[in-house]
Amino acid sequence: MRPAKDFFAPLAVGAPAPLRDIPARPSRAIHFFDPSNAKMAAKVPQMVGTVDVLLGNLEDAVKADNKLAARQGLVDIAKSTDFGPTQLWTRINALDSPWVLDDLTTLVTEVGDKLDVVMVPKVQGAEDIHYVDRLLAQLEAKAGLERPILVHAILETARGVANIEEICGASPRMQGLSLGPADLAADRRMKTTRVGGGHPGYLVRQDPPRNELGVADVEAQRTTYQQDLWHYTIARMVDACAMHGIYPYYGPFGDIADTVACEDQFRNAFLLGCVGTWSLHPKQIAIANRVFSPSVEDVAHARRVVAAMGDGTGAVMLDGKMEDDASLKQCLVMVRLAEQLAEIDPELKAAYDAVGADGEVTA
Ligand SMILES: CC(C)(COP(=O)(O)OP(=O)(O)OC[C@H]1O[C@@H](n2cnc3c(N)ncnc32)[C@H](O)[C@@H]1OP(=O)(O)O)[C@@H](O)C(=O)NCCC(=O)NCCSC(=O)C[C@H](O)C(=O)O
Ligand SMILES: [Mg+2]
Repeated sequence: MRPAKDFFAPLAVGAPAPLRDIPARPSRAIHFFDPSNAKMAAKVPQMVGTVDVLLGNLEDAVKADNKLAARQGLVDIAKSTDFGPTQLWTRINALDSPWVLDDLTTLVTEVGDKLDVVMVPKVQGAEDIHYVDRLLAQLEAKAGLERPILVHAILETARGVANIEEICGASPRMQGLSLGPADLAADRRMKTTRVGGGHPGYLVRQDPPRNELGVADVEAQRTTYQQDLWHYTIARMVDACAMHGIYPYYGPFGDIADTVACEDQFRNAFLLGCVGTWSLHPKQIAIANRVFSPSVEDVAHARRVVAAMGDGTGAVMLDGKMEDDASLKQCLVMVRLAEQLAEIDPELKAAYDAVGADGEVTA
């Protein structure tokens, strides 16, 4: 166990000091691209500024024969692209794969100054984060980097979910968690074949009608309600991340054509506390940006509550509803997120600016 006094000490001589707080940088969409795919790679420069995070994926969905080309492709893209406000992340290969050591060694020494976050797949426990943590520190020192690269873990094994709190607290580099629903479903032996999203078989059914003797007619037509397969895991992620001051994300939604269900799944995650999601196809970026930005109506209401609550204590009535210290805190979450997003998104800034500090829409 690392004692508290050593938690923020660099893990290699010459490595940058770990951050005390993980910055809340907007990351509504983490857009995946395969750097070995020439068509996708060519689109990266024009996507800068349209998406919060561009992620060069080296793991699953990159063919085994293309692993080296993907790694080199990401180095080339990182060197030749000015990312401006857009963050550059990578997803490295799994820690038990033959590629991961060279992924980290090459990327950190060649383009470590451009990399914000390393996403680690199939994290099982704190030991996986400790391994990456030390290696990153050694490589950062070797490369002379001045700021630490952060680490993001994908939850995609039952063991990872069981160890969720220790994973979040394993290193000051921990930036956040994503759900990996496809690998997680397989590891749990869930009987689904989809990449994220719901399933029509996972439902609850309305109670049966009863006759005057109280006998239930179970054959009667009844409404069913589809449930969310991922609610439990996302809720655990949100709590573990909030406790450790890091950020939870939904993961992939594989039915690219079903933009409506994709938006629903993203919105559930947003409402529950996630700050962003993955985008697998360019058309999912707009969905994520829309869903993970508070609506103008919500920002207007939140600002009205802040204005009405004065010094922040006591209770007031607004539109027939009670507001108090606790609802004020909820509203401040909304207002602060709107402020952060307005800094990087001119369209949102204009929309939010039309709402005055008192919550009244002025334009
Ligand atoms: C899903 C795709 C295979 C679809 O690709 P494609 O059939 O080529 O789609 P389109 O014809 O509609 O594409 C139109 C043009 O857009 C380009 N394109 C497509 N996707 C991207 C992208 N992600 N980034 C940039 N550009 C993209 C196409 O090249 C077309 O270009 P052009 O012909 O010039 O007009 C494909 O989208 C894809 O491979 N997406 C990424 C998949 C991925 O990263 N998967 C891994 C993450 S999910 C996962 O790992 C599971 C998780 O770990 C878990 O366990 O749950
Ligand atoms: Mg996976």
